[in-house]
Amino acid sequence: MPEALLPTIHGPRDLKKLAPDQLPQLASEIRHEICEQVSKTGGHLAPNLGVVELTIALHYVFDFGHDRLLFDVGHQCYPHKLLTGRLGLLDKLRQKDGMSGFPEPKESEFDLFSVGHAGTAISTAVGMARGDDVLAGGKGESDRSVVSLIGDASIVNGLALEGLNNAGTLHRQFLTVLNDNGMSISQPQGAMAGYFDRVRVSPTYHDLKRRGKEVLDRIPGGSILEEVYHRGGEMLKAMISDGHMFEHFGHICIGPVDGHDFPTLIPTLAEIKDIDRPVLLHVKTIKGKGYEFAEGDATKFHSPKPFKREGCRVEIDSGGRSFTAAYADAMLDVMANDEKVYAVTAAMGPGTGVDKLIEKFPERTLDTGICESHAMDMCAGLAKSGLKPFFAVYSTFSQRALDQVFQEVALQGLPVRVCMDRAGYVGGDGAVHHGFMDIAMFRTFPDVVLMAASDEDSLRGALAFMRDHDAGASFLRYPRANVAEQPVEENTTPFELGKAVCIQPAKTDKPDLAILAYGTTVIDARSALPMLREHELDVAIYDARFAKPVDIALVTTLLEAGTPILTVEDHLVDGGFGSAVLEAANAASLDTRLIHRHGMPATWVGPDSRTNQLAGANLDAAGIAQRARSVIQSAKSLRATMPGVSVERG
Ligand SMILES: Cc1ncc(C[n+]2csc(CCOP(=O)(O)OP(=O)(O)O)c2C)c(N)n1
Ligand SMILES: CC(=O)[C@@H](O)[C@H](O)COP(=O)(O)O
Ligand SMILES: [Mg+2]
Repeated sequence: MPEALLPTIHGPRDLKKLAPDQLPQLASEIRHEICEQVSKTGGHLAPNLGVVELTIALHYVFDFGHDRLLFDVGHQCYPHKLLTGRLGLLDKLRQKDGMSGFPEPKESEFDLFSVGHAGTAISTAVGMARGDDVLAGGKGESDRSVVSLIGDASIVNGLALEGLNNAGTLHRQFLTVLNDNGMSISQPQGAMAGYFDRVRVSPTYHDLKRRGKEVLDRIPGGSILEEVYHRGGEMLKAMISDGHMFEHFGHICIGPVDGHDFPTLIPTLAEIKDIDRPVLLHVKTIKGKGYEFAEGDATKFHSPKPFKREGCRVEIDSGGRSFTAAYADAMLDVMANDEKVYAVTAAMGPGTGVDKLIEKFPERTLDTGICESHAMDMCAGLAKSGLKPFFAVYSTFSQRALDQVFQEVALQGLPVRVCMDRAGYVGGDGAVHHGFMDIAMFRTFPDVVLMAASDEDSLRGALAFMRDHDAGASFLRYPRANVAEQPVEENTTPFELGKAVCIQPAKTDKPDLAILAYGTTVIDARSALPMLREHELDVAIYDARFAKPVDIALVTTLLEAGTPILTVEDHLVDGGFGSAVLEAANAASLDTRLIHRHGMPATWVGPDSRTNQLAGANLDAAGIAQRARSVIQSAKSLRATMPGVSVERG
């Protein structure tokens, strides 16, 4: 057994001390560590297994202590982290104070941006390249190389293409590495996926050499391409691509090359490292490389929960019934009952449950690929044509379509239905993925309706309401969580525009508090009740159902009776449901001093379990009970001063 190499790598300097023939051993150790860890904690397995050699080669050739390395999405950063001194953090992957699953500047100076959304790397890289050049004192190009790593499904995102378009005007070194594994989370979508499929990697060095000669015949004399060709060594000559589509973005295109082959990767990167023009290196890799189960089902192992391996059998922990599964089943019924319903996802078929709908209703379901802005506008078009589009999107990614909701949806009064999964804290993905601002964003628009589901029945009720709501856009949020095992009985009552339901009436006609909970905090508020009753407090609980319009009749009744209100939500306090209640009460000239808001604090919350994140924000049952008690306490003295309000119970 050769001695393990990975523990000796405390940074890229140690990596550079290795001989090229030691790199395959290092790659296999990195794969092993990642697979072992992800099997315990969950995480992005297949994307990381696919870029092990590529990442080693990049660090072997460049010096990212000085040069710039930008990851797109960032879900493929684990090998990079292990090569930059973070092996010790791996055993707490995606946990508090452990290794974040995404690049994280707080963790290491080798990580430049906290990223998690697709399409950003090239644009930020262009900014850094321009910034470094300016700071080099106007003497032209800085000596810092800039490299971005982006996947085949992300490079067609509008933002990435905007970045490439700008990058193509640079007159300096600028390398974009296209990691083409022929996969998004599931199958990549759109016309470009077919193009990448057709661009094949040349299998042998001989082939490459022949191709190099052919290319030279076609290169226009005096062009930068010709210059690069003549400056380059044999390897580069063979790999310059002529006719690659990204040439039209002003890039010299190299490849495709085999992204698992060190003898190809290292000399190629070494040759293109100093080309003082934008270069796109097209690399073909296998998502899940090294483990048959992950290569065989890269979708299932894109970001699995913890799993067990016994021989060839791999079993992913099953985790109960998720809101996603409930959404898929409810939508199957909605689609079966209404032929106008059309389901859309932007590359999140498995994560949103829309993959189930594609199977059953392929003619009325579409995956647009990673392009939320386009998907939203496509939904506007579908609605305009008379269909009922339901766009299932993670709350965090809906942010990409804010302007489309404004211009093409809300302003037009179009009934696009937006179903936001992963609303609230999302757990291990951390700050880049929490759905903390959807209420604040979308309630700004006139005439739209905002709802939240608290359990499976309310999810179904909301979807039924949305199906029939043609008066404008509607938004529904639900979390990355399981539906309550013990449903709320009252949630079988149909949704009525702007009407809350009482799920726990007060015991007396002078309750100490009314909790207006939004979404699954209803369930936590219900669990808080025994803790309040222990203190002989009389608390009513309402499932608010709507953040827009607010149930102002209920709020009026409560405030006029002097009942303090505590709003609770799994969303930022600023601009959220509670703020909507406060504003509505103020607009109705009600005394708002008895309204208190409870929700996510305005801080960036890192990776942890969702349960811990909720507890940390006092949004679990104990936290809600504690806040309720303190609100009751402070309201008592205020109520004593209010005319016509008695604090004594009758
Ligand atoms: C704006 C945005 N939409 C959706 C996602 C969810 N997402 C994360 S990775 C991924 C697939 C990316 O595919 P690709 O870039 O080819 O990388 P691969 O996973 O194949 O390595 C998707 C859709 C995201 N991170 N950002
Ligand atoms: C990187 C990315 O955006 C997705 O892979 C996301 O992390 C998946 O999240 P879920 O595990 O909640 O589906
Ligand atoms: Mg891919």
